[in-house]
Order: sequence, then C-alpha cells, then structure tokens
Amino acid sequence: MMRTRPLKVALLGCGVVGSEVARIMTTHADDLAARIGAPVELAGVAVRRPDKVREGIDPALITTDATALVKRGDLDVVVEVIGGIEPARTLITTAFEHGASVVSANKALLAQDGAALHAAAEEHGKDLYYEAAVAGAIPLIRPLRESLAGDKVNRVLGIVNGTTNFILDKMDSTGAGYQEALDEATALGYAEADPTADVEGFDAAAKAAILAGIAFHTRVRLDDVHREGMTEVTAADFASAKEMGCTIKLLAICERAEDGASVTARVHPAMIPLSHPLASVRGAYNAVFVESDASGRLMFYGPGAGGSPTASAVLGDLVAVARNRINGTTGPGESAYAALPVSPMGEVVTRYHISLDVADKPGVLAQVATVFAEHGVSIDTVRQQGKDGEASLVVVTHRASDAALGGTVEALRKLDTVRGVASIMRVEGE
Ligand SMILES: NC(=O)c1ccc[n+]([C@@H]2O[C@H](COP(=O)([O-])OP(=O)(O)OC[C@H]3O[C@@H](n4cnc5c(N)ncnc54)[C@H](O)[C@@H]3O)[C@@H](O)[C@H]2O)c1
Ligand SMILES: N[C@@H](CCO)C(=O)O
Ligand code: NA
Repeated sequence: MMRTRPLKVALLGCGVVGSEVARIMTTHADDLAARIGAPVELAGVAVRRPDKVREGIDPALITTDATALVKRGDLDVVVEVIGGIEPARTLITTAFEHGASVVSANKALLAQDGAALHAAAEEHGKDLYYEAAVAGAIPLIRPLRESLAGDKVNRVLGIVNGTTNFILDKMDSTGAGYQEALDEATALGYAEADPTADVEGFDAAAKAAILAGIAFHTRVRLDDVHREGMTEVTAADFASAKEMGCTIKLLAICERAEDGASVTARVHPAMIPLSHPLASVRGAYNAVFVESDASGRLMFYGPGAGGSPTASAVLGDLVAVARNRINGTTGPGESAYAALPVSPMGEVVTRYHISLDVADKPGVLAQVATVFAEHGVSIDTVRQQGKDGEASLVVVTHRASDAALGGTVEALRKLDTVRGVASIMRVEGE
C-alpha cells in the first residue's frame, strides 16, 4: 500500500552525478514511488554555485548551506555527491545525527574513513549505502555484501577506473597522446575533480580498499593498498605488450593468501593477454572478476563512470534505503569480523616482463640469467634485439614474489653490462 507522506531526500552536490540523480528522481518519480511504497520528494539541493542554471530543479530548493540542510531534522535520506574528504565527512555524520540515512558515491572518503562512518550510521540506527562508489553503474558492492554472503571470496580482480581505461584504450587503439585522451575523459565527466586521483591510481586504490574490505570481511584502508598509477606507461610498453600478444590495463587486485591467513590489495598497470576478457574492456567501461570457493569465477561488466551510469547506482541505493526506512529497519552494515592482516606488496606473487638495455657482448645473457637464478626468480622467456653494440633484452619470468623481483632488479642495475632497466611490468590474467 502506498504511504502518502513523502520521503524527503536532500542532495549534496549537483555536478556530473548529482544533476543526473536529480533528473532521474524527477522523471522517474512515479516508478520510484511505486517501487518504494511512498513518494520521494527532493527537499533541498546544496550547491557551491547557486547562480548556475539547473534545468528541472526548482530554484527554491537550492542552497549553498549544506550544513543547515542536513541539520533540518525532517530528512529521510541524504545523497552525498560532493566528493573529497571534507566537508563531505562532517556532512554525512551530521546527517546521521539528525535522523537521515545516507547514500554516497564517495570512494575516497569511504576508503579513508569507512569504519568510522559505518560506526556512526550504526550508532544512530541509519543506513550507509555506496554502490556508486565502486565501478559506477555495475552492481558490485551489493552482490559482494549480500549475494555472496554465504560464500568465501578468494580474489577480486579487474578494471575499476573508467578514466584510465579510457586513456589506455585510446593510446593503444588510436595512438592518441596521454594528455589529449585525459582531456577527453574529463570533458565526458569520467575524471575526478583532480584527475591525479585517476591517473596516479588513488581512485582505483580507494575502490580496491572498499572491495577488499567487503570481500574479505576485513578492514582495508587506502594506505593498505599498494598503488602505482599509469602515467609512466609509454607507447614502447604497448609495443612490447603487443609482441607478447598482450595489452596493458590498470588493474585492481585483491587476493586472499593461499593459506587464507592474510590478504593483499594492489593497483598497478599490468600486461594481460589479448585472449583475456579484460583485454576487450574498452573506453570508460569497467569489469571485475570475483572468484569464490563455491561460485567459481563471476564477471561483472558495465559502464564504470559518467553521470547517468553512476546516478543509476545512487538511485538503486536510494530505493533500498527508502524501503528500509518504511519498514523501520536497516540493511547490512560493516562486516569486518575476520580482521585478517593485510600483507605488504613484497609478498605478492606474480609474473614479470622486464626490459633491459645491455651491452651487446659475449657473456651478458649468462650474467643476467645468473642474477635471476641467485634471487630464485625463474625465467620463462628471453628475447634479445641488437642495436649498434647495445642490445635490448626482454625477460619474462615465471611466478615470483615482488620482493624477489625487486632484489633481482636492484642487482641487475649494479651490473656494468646493464645500462638501464627500461621497464618492469607485471603480467596478469594467465
Ligand atoms: N563522475 C563519475 O563518473 C563518478 C562515478 C562514480 C563516483 N563518482 C563520485 O561522485 C562524487 C561526485 O562526482 P562528480 O563527478 O559529480 O563531481 P563534480 O565535481 O561534477 O560534482 C561535485 C559538485 O559538488 C559541488 N560542491 C563542492 N563542494 C560543495 C559544498 N560544500 N556544498 C555543495 N556542493 C558542493 C561542486 O560545485 C560540484 O558541482 C565524487 O565522490 C566522485 O568520486 C563520480
Ligand atoms: N573517476 C572515476 C569515476 C568513477 O568512479 C573513474 O574514472 O572511474
Ligand atoms: Na557500482
């Protein structure tokens, strides 16, 4: 039966995502009301620039005072799509204190302060939902938290940043320059307010922290995630990848150790075989594999960024939270009971593609091979190309720990015959 008192929703931020949330709330109002069991009313919109024309939004709802809005006391749900740490954090906790549940798309904040925000939500008996924070429109948080709650997740691996996938795809498929591709991603509304967060891997690392936390029932913060961005990936790296039948993607990988006693989380560029489904993920699309004991391997794929896809995830959460309000209940909160230690990157085991500039003379190959052997890193293939007394040596290893590989590279750099280490890239997805 339809409740007549509308649920009051405040929107904090009306940028790329917020404006789409407002639009869908208005255009789909009847369907949303039918699905929730009560009408939803946009009760206020906090913005930074009040003079901007905002189509479809009653100007009377606009305010620049987000704090006063969340303190009103009659709100059911606050949707936070401002981004960043402050004032978003204080606004969210203030919203809980004044009786509202919260839907957020803010991965940076959740990866930094998720535990405290969940605790605040629980203290006040409210919901904190954030499906939009990871992989845009793709349902991932809810499947991990609810559908897979009876299984044991061992690995979450995928592309979780649309901007960098868009840039890498452009560089690979059209030979576009880095800056040109980044500008286009920004214009399309994919990039963060400061795109350094995307290209240096902070955004993907925040998402990895959130995913690992939920998948392994363990608190994982941004600082626990090993992070390397994609700004150093060159056209030469793409050429090397092609020679190996691979392409390069920025991956987020969260893994349970084989003995189950610890977990790791990392973000870095990696070569993946063209035959792997992740190699075909184009533009700002994201794709994530989840591997669990009983389910086997699941793949989640879809638009990972952009106003409308992200708003889809926000609206899904809004409906869920609104239903909980009507039923006088809350959804699942934080689950961190396993409290597994997060191991450092040195313990991660994977394969490596190393490109060395060496002197082209007898014995060099043997010298290089000895260094690998001394560090317990087994070589899979070696390819050498000569050029005027110098040579380029490409070594692909079998699986080795990051610590062993690091030691190998350090020792290689000390060899007189090694002029330089041109690139080191992990090889994943085999
Ligand atoms: N754009 C995407 O594809 C996408 C996808 C998933 C998640 N997100 C997340 O959604 C959030 C918003 O992203 P966006 O792309 O819409 O950013 P945006 O920069 O387009 O929008 C944020 C808006 O908040 C406003 N704002 C800033 N401080 C404010 C304040 N104190 N009070 C009121 N308004 C304020 C800004 O003026 C801006 O219009 C971020 O957390 C982002 O990480 C974005
Ligand atoms: N800047 C982010 C937005 C989606 O979270 C991205 O490009 O993936
Ligand atoms: Na999502």
